[in-house]
This record gives sequence, structure tokens and C-alpha cells, in this order.
Amino acid sequence: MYRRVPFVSSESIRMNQESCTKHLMIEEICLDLYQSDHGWKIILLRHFNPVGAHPSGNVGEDPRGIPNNLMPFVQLVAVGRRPALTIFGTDYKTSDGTGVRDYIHVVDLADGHIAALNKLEDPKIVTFRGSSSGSILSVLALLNSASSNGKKDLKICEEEGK
Ligand SMILES: O=c1ccn([C@@H]2O[C@H](COP(=O)(O)OP(=O)(O)O[C@H]3O[C@H](CO)[C@@H](O)[C@H](O)[C@H]3O)[C@@H](O)[C@H]2O)c(=O)[nH]1
Repeated sequence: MYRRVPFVSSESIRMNQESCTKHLMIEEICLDLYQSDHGWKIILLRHFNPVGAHPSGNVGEDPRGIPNNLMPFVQLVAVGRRPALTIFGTDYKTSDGTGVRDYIHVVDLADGHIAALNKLEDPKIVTFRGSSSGSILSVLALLNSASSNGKKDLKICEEEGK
């Protein structure tokens, strides 16, 4: 968090998911701080899962070891560095039963951060929400997309939801 950064939302900042609680708490601390001292300018950045790489290929994700996250794992399966993707759960209340996330391309996210930083001198209240990319994908949809892009079926196995 930076001193003198724009902030604050005129919108409701309520979130539904329990996993968002810690983020919401931090936003509330920022709100309190702003209320106590309007000299603070704070940007609240909300986004979901960044994926992808810079088109130059110079900056991207090349995890060492076993990745924790879906996209890098799928990529390693696609290039044959991992044998199969384990799907963590297939009985969620989603269209195909696998977990869904809202993905944002990492370059769009970087652009969003720059746009937010350009508001530093703007005294108005602003929040940045980078999550509405319209790219809400299930694990299977993401996997199928990677399979069709790479023109080969990627192997999967299933296990209980985590
Ligand atoms: O090998 C894998 C990896 C992930 N998934 C599923 O793929 C989806 C996306 O998982 P992941 O890429 O790990 O993203 P998140 O679960 O959304 O976790 C991100 O979002 C969390 C909440 O902000 C942060 O705590 C994490 O660090 C960050 O990676 C979820 O349904 C996972 O269960 C699999 O099925 N198999």
C-alpha cells in the first residue's frame, strides 16, 4: 500500500465468497484509514486469476517444480513436462462440475495497474476492478481450449475437490 494513492469506492464493496474475506478486511482497513485522514489516496485493485505472458515471450511463467496453479500446470502437460492434469473436483455446481474462475490476461492486468497509477494525482475516488474480463472458465473448458490450440488431447485424472 502506498502513501498518497487514489482511493475509494462509491460502490458497495461487499463480496460474497468466504475466500475473499481477507481481501475485504484489507479494503476496510484502507477505508478506515481514508476516513481518518483524507490525505491518503489509495487504489483498491481487485482481480481474479492472471494468466498468459507478454507477446514478446520475454516475460511469462515457467515454473520450476510442480506448479500449484491450473494454467501453468496445463501448459506443462501440453509440452509434455507433466504426464497429466489432476482435476480437483468434478461435482461442483457448475456447468460441467469443475471449478470455475475469472481469468484476466496478465498484460491487461498490467495495463489496468498503469491506468490506476495514472490516477495518483486525481483526488477523486476510484477503484479498479480487473475481474470483468468475461473469461469465466471451468477447469475442463480451459483444458479443452488448450487441447484444441495445441491440437492434441491432454491427459487428465480426477480427484476430490480441494
Ligand atoms: O492442478 C490443478 C490446479 C488447479 N485446479 C483447479 O483449477 C482452478 C483454478 O485453480 P488455481 O489456478 O490454483 O487458482 P485459484 O484456486 O483461484 O487460486 C488463486 O486464487 C487464490 C485466492 O485469491 C490465491 O490464494 C491463490 O494463490 C491463487 O493461485 C480451481 O478450481 C482448482 O481447484 C485443478 O483442477 N488442478
